[in-house]
Amino acid sequence: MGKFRRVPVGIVGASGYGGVQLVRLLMDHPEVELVYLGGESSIGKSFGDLYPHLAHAANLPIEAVEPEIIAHRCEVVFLSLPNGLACQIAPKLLEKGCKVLDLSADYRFRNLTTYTNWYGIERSDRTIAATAVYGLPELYRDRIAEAQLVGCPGSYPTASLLALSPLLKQGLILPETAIIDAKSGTSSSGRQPQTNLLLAEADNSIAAYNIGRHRHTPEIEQICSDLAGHELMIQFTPHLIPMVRGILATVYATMSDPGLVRDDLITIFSAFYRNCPWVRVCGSGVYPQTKWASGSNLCYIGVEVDPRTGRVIVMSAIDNLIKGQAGQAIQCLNLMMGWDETLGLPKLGFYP
Ligand SMILES: NC(=O)C1=CN([C@@H]2O[C@H](COP(=O)(O)OP(=O)(O)OC[C@H]3O[C@@H](n4cnc5c(N)ncnc54)[C@H](OP(=O)(O)O)[C@@H]3O)[C@@H](O)[C@H]2O)C=CC1
Ligand SMILES: CC(=O)N[C@@H](CCC(=O)OP(=O)(O)O)C(=O)O
Repeated sequence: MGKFRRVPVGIVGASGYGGVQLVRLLMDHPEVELVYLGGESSIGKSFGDLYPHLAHAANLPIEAVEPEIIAHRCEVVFLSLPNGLACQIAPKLLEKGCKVLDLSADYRFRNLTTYTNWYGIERSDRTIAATAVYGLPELYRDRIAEAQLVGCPGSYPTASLLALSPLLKQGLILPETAIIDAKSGTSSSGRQPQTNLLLAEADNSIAAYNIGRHRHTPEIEQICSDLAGHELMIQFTPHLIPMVRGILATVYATMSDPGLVRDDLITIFSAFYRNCPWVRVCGSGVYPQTKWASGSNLCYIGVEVDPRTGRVIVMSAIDNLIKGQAGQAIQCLNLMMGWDETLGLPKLGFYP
């Protein structure tokens, strides 16, 4: 019998928040071996210099990003980079036969003109981009399993789409009435210093930002339009709140059948997600908290109906760095490799 062989995996952007989550999770994944970590300003440092608490487990050096060399060493590559870089690197990795999972927005869009309009980045990789699959396993499991290139969703879109999908797919709401009111902790902005993320600015305060112009709007609209069967515009308002991890998306919409009650909808949501190990639909009257999901790959969904207004209210709580980013990418990797969807992923949150 041949020696058991783990799949060699690399992370480009290992020094950032997405990178450190990937390292933590992949070190415990039974089927992979981390063989390459890449970055830019941290080239030459060891991972343990950057994250001393993980030095005992993962102390590879941060190396330069040279696609030829990465592809020679890795079968699978995670790209956890600022927008506009994956689209320069992924084509070279794919050409050499790697499977690529991109955590940025570069491969989330079917229409690259939409991407360019919202991100201000021109693209020359249209043929490759057309092969990318949107990495939300709860909706596109079969396509992800066949993909070489996956564009993993953003954290706000993940929370929002898991709340909205059953409603749109089953025609339970008037789609144009949907409003997403979402709150995020500061880690969703990454590890680069920013004034608005200083403790003195962000603590003890909460505010909305980028109303009507947040770059996740077209990403959410693309998938919602697919689910509704026609082009949709969605109202999306993000808020920055003084916590480190977590996103709570609260979705409001007018029901198409005002006679539906809370338990009807909970039954429908539970059936919709019955084969989804990473979605937990809460019982009657239970509203999820971000703290429940912290550290796990789970999305908790709570459903309520306001009979006075005829609206359904769905709350969706995730850890932005796990189900909203690194965990979701590993969930996609498991599907691409034909492994169990739950392999190597944390099932229980930290709490409290
Ligand atoms: N944070 C979140 O909650 C989520 C983030 N995302 C997306 O994931 C991606 C990564 O985000 P996040 O980890 O938070 O970001 P960070 O800012 O924390 O990390 C960015 C990483 O990119 C590397 N990098 C930057 N420029 C280059 C370059 N020219 N060449 C090579 N490496 C480079 C940095 O390396 P170095 O430090 O060595 O310079 C660093 O490792 C982004 O596209 C983000 O939009 C998606 C979902 C959720
Ligand atoms: C607080 C804050 O600034 N958050 C980020 C969230 C970005 C994110 O999580 O998603 P992607 O990086 O996948 O686009 C923002 O609103 O742009």
